[in-house]
Amino acid sequence: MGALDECHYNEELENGINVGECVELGFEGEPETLAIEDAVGVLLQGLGEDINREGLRKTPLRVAKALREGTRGYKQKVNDIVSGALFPEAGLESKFGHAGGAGGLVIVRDLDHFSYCESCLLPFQVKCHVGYVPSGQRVVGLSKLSRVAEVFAKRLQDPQRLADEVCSALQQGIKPTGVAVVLQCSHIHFPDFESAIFDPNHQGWVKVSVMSGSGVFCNEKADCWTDFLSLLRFRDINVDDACGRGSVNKSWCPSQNNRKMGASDPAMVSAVSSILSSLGEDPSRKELAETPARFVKWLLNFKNTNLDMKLNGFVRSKRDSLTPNGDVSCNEEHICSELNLSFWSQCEHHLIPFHGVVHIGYFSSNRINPVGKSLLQSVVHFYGFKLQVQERLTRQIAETVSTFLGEDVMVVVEANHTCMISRGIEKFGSSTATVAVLGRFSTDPTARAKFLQIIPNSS
Ligand SMILES: Nc1nc2c(ncn2[C@@H]2O[C@H](COP(=O)(O)OP(=O)(O)OP(=O)(O)O)[C@@H](O)[C@H]2O)c(=O)[nH]1
Ligand SMILES: [Zn+2]
Repeated sequence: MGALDECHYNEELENGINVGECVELGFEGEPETLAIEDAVGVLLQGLGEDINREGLRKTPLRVAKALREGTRGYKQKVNDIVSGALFPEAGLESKFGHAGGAGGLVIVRDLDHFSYCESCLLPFQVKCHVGYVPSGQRVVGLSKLSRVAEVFAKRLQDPQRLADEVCSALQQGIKPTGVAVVLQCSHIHFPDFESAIFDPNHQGWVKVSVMSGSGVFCNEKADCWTDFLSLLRFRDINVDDACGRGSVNKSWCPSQNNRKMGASDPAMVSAVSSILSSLGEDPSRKELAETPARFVKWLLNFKNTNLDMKLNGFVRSKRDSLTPNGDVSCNEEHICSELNLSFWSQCEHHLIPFHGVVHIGYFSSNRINPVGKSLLQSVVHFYGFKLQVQERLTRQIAETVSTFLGEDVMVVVEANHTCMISRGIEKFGSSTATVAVLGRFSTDPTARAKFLQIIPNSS
């Protein structure tokens, strides 16, 4: 970048910051934001964290922003979205108003949204498919179907209620012959520390499909549903197992199945209740009654214990593998690797999960992993179950495993950051990879390249 460009860039940056600050300051000064910040401070202290450390100083504000942004639907009105966006559409036969004629169907598929689970406060992913049969008077702008879904997704939700609310709102807003909504929802299923160690096959997601219909879609056996579902199948979307209106998905949220609530920290629990109030929710509403305790229980998985890692304490199974799951020759020696070790962690900036896999490479003359795979997995979990940033996690794993795998170590961490997907920039499908290299891997590009070549063949 040349000097002139740089100057221009700085100017833009300053302008950006000025504009940003104007918007931010209003938000920052609002009582709801301040109350959430205070509550997040209580949560961080309950986790044994130093709230003044660099990485956490802005966390209360970031969390307040994320939560208020993520529940902004409470303040939005469907009529404001739909009323200006209805327009007549004439068919060839009649001079006015018949968009699709009888049985005509408009459907928009694969609308990606994020919502917050009312049972545990974790974000869940929603793939939304919406359809309607125009009433013969008017059609609605396609983008509005997604905008209306967003109004209800940006609240504390349950999948079936979300589908029902989107469906009713569109029915009232557009007044068509009927509305159909199908949601495919995925909820992250975080293990706790012990389950992560002892259950290597832990399933990371709970998925459910729900549907809701109004008008001609009220009857789930109606022909228009057959048409709608066929149009979904064009895109390989199969929702034969979808639950309908009125059905209850009691087991949807993994935290509801975990009956062992255990002792919780009362100050942290009341801090979460105050967050719910600040978001405009009623913490005494029956679905939210246990939410603060569930959230705190989950958060306490990431408590800063300040204990030295007791490697002796980690169990090594008798059948533990001492054979690396990847290896490649490099100048007469072998680069061995343990690939796809799962990790679960918590973003210290937004208190939202990130998770993924870790790949560890090291040199070994006899192609043996001297400590076994499960010990490496334990190290990964030890550093995962903390408030983290991915770069630090990668480095800490590399430094620790180098004490027993030798000084030449390379670690690659591949992660999905919920904070990049569910809020802010909302980059669906994005993923992040970080690398830490020690010893020969930091000076030998061939060694790095050889290790990186093993990884894609492994999964
Ligand atoms: N380097 C790094 N950044 C992270 C990690 N997790 C989250 N972040 C980023 O931390 C940054 C915090 O930026 P801020 O501008 O203070 O907070 P923010 O307003 O919530 O940022 P946006 O995400 O851009 O909305 C964001 O860019 C996040 O994407 C991580 O593991 N490593
Ligand atoms: Zn949940």
